Parts: sequence; C-alpha cells; structure tokens
Amino acid sequence: MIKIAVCGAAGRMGQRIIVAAVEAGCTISGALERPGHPQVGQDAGLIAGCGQLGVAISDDLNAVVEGCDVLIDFTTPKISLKNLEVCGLKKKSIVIGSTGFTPEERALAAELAKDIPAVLAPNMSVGVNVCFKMLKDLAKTLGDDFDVEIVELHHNKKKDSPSGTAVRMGEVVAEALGRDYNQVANYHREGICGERTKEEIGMQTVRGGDIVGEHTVYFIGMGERIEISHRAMSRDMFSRGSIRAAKWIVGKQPGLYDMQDVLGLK
Ligand SMILES: NC(=O)c1ccc[n+]([C@@H]2O[C@H](COP(=O)([O-])OP(=O)(O)OC[C@H]3O[C@@H](n4cnc5c(N)ncnc54)[C@H](O)[C@@H]3O)[C@@H](O)[C@H]2O)c1
Ligand SMILES: O=C(O)C1=N[C@H](C(=O)O)CCC1
Repeated sequence: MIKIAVCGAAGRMGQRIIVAAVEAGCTISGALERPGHPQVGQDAGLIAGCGQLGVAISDDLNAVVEGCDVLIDFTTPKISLKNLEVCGLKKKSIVIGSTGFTPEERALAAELAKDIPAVLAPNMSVGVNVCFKMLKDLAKTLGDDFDVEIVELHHNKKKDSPSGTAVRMGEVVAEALGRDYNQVANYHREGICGERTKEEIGMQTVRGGDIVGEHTVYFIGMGERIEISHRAMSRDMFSRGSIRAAKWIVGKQPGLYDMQDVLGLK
C-alpha cells in the first residue's frame, strides 16, 4: 500500500484528504502544516475527525517528504512549487490541487516536474473533468456563433479568483475555438465598457457563505442558450479524486500530468 503524506493537513481539503486516504485503506505516513500553525504536534487523524492515526502534524517538509511515496498538496501555488522542488530532490511523486497559479508559475511547475511524476489539476472531481471534455466538444460544434460566459461561485474563505476550474474551463473553450485564452478572457466589466466582443470569454466570480464550488459555462446564441453546470455538494469527491491520482501517479514516468490523464479522458 502506498504511503501518502498530506500538505495543508489542517486545512479544509487536507482534513478531508486524510479521511479519504484512511477510508481507501492507504497509509498516512506524514502530515504537514505551516510552521507556527496551532495544530502542529497534534494527531492528524484527530484533527481530521477520523480517530487517532499516531501521525503528528509536522512542520518539517524534508522529513515528511522523505517518509512518503507521494505527497498530496492542497495549499497555495508558492508552497506547491517549493514542495515540487523538494519532491524532485528526493525523487518522490506529488499530487497538487492548489489553484491560483500564474502562467509563469505553471511553466515553473512543468519545469520542476521533469524529473518526477506529478499531477497538477485545479479540480479532482470526475464530474468536472467530464465537463471539460464536454465543453471541448460543445465549443467545437457551436463555433463562433455563440457567446461564451463563465460564472463560478465559492465560499467566502476562498483566496484566489477566478477559480482554477473556471480558468481551465475558459482555456478548454478558447483552445477549441482557436483563441488565446490570455487574450480573450475578460474578468472586468465596469462603466461604459463598450459592447461585448465576439471573441471574449467573460468570467464572473461570486463569493459567499459555505458554497463548496459551482461552475456554469453559458453558450449564448440568438434565441437560444446552453448551460453546462457542475455543483459540488461536498469536498469529498475532490479528496477521493486526489487519492485516485496519488495511487495512479506512483511509478509513472516523470512529467506533469493532469486529472484527464488520471481518469483516461484524453
Ligand atoms: N484541485 C481541487 O480539486 C481542489 C478542490 C478544493 C480546493 N482546491 C484548492 O486547494 C487549495 C487549498 O484549499 P483549502 O480550502 O483546503 O484551503 P485552506 O486554507 O483551508 O487550507 C490550506 C492549508 O495549507 C496550510 N499551509 C499554509 N502554508 C503552509 C506550508 N508552508 N506548509 C504546509 N501547509 C501550509 C494552511 O495553514 C491551511 O491549513 C486552494 O488553492 C483551493 O483552491 C483544489
Ligand atoms: O474551495 C476551493 O477553493 C475550490 N477550489 C478549486 C478551484 O479553484 O477551482 C476547486 C473547487 C473548490
């Protein structure tokens, strides 16, 4: 059985990943938190609510990576890049669910993953990854006659905007339509901003309460509209997806993979 370590172990996702790993019969070899976090030293299973595991939450990145086969990391891009570097040095696999990467940070992640197998995916749910595939087909079929707008809703503690999933949805649609996402994504409309251009992909963000995560892509034509929506009811399919990715990535050739690879959707 693979040995899994979890980075961000006391966070919303980290706790659910520990529970999912235990439910899947995996061994939790380590749990990592930021130095100074109040739960460093406490039992990772007790913090996650799945009973004592005998694994104390640590702030020692090197020691935790040393003891695992694969590190699952749901934190922030900067921490994930550091984790990739350390996993690279110790030749360990890594699964990264953090979102909010800039294009430069993504390029750096691809560079750092040249020597180790790594999964980097903004959304680990099966449903969202099937939506990515549907969006590609739909955009290709509808072509340029439909305006594309994306709306995402998340809880009030989310730090990045737009969500990594919304960005990926925009990228998938832009690529299918032969457009450069970075040129056509429109995150701001304010004042007399002019008519909508044909090419732009509008992106709207809602934040509030405890919304786990909702995404809708609108294809809006003259006299008709298609909406592709995904609503997450809990974080558990993200955490189960990360365990599936962890089991899949160990032993793969070095390189940067995504959830489409894990699920065989490419
Ligand atoms: N890919 C997916 O399927 C998916 C699903 C949900 C959330 N996310 C992303 O995962 C990330 C985390 O989300 P969350 O809701 O769990 O956030 P969170 O703030 O609840 O958890 C992040 C945890 O990381 C810890 N942390 C910070 N610095 C650290 C360090 N140096 N070393 C170790 N731990 C450190 C924090 O203390 C915190 O406990 C976000 O980027 C979010 O967008 C991705
Ligand atoms: O809660 C979050 O934060 C989420 N982040 C991911 C994103 O940015 O797409 C996935 C959904 C939940």
